[in-house]
Amino acid sequence: MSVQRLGYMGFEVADVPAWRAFMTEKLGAMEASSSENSARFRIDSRSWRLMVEKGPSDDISLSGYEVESEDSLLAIKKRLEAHGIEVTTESGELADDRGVLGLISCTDTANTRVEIYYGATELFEKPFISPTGVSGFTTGDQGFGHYVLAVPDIDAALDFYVKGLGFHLSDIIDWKLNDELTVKLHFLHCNGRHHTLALAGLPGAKKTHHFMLETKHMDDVGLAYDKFDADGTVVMTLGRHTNDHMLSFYGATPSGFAVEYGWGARQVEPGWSVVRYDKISIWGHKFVAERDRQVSSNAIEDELIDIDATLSAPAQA
Ligand SMILES: Cc1cccc(O)c1O
Ligand SMILES: [Fe+2]
Repeated sequence: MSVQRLGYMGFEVADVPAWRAFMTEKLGAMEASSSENSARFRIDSRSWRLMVEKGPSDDISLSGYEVESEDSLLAIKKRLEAHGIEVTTESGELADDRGVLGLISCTDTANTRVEIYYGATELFEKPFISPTGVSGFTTGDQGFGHYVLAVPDIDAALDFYVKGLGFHLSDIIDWKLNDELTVKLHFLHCNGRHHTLALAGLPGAKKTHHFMLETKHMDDVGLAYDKFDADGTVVMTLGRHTNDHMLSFYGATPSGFAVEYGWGARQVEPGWSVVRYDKISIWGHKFVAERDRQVSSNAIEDELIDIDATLSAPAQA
């Protein structure tokens, strides 16, 4: 018995209003609920997929994994306990808050809360309508999307997610960040999505490197890219990944980690063999330095103003 898919994610964020604007105006998610200190968002028929709650860490607060039934929930609880992982059966009150029928929780080896549930809430009677016109997000059997975590002890983390939760290794990328630092990224799948979670053995201030949402049409990605480019918040340019072949870009979130916005990934098929790569991308995905970000959008705007001024100047007599 293993987890079937990523159902939802939670983040602790310093600026809830900034995230409300970010999720709706940049990513095209639909606000499901909000208060002064929290908000939840929809990207499909589910009642919610991403939650932000006010707090200082600006980092992941929890991941929520789905299993198909109460029997499966009991089976995975037994599997985790047999692996020496302490599991809490959560109260009906918290299950109701998450909109699920049954809920257990544990903590991974980097002290990140992991919830496992069955019986999430579907809101077919309240269709998902993107405020920015996104055609739709690829979820369903593939779950919410994916995320990448930096962990202090990669072996312990792999043991928890592979031997504990039942993930399988898709592939490894030795990502050369510079002449001194190459990070080994481990990509893990629990369904057809090439990776739901990737782990990097990299002790750092933040656990979250990025989370990813996959859209149904390529133009969704381009239209979102223009929004991030317009205010100079593109972190990595458009590109196509070597392993899942996703066409995507990375943009800054209000919490200092990135969001990857992509389309067109390939899935892992039965008989998938583990391979390794030296590059994260076939092409693109170039880091946009802070300086360039500001210069590129300001410079282009200034130039357009100049052109406009020239064109509208009265013709010389
Ligand atoms: C860094 C990186 C490499 C390959 C696929 C990804 O989704 C990713 O974020
Ligand atoms: Fe990614």
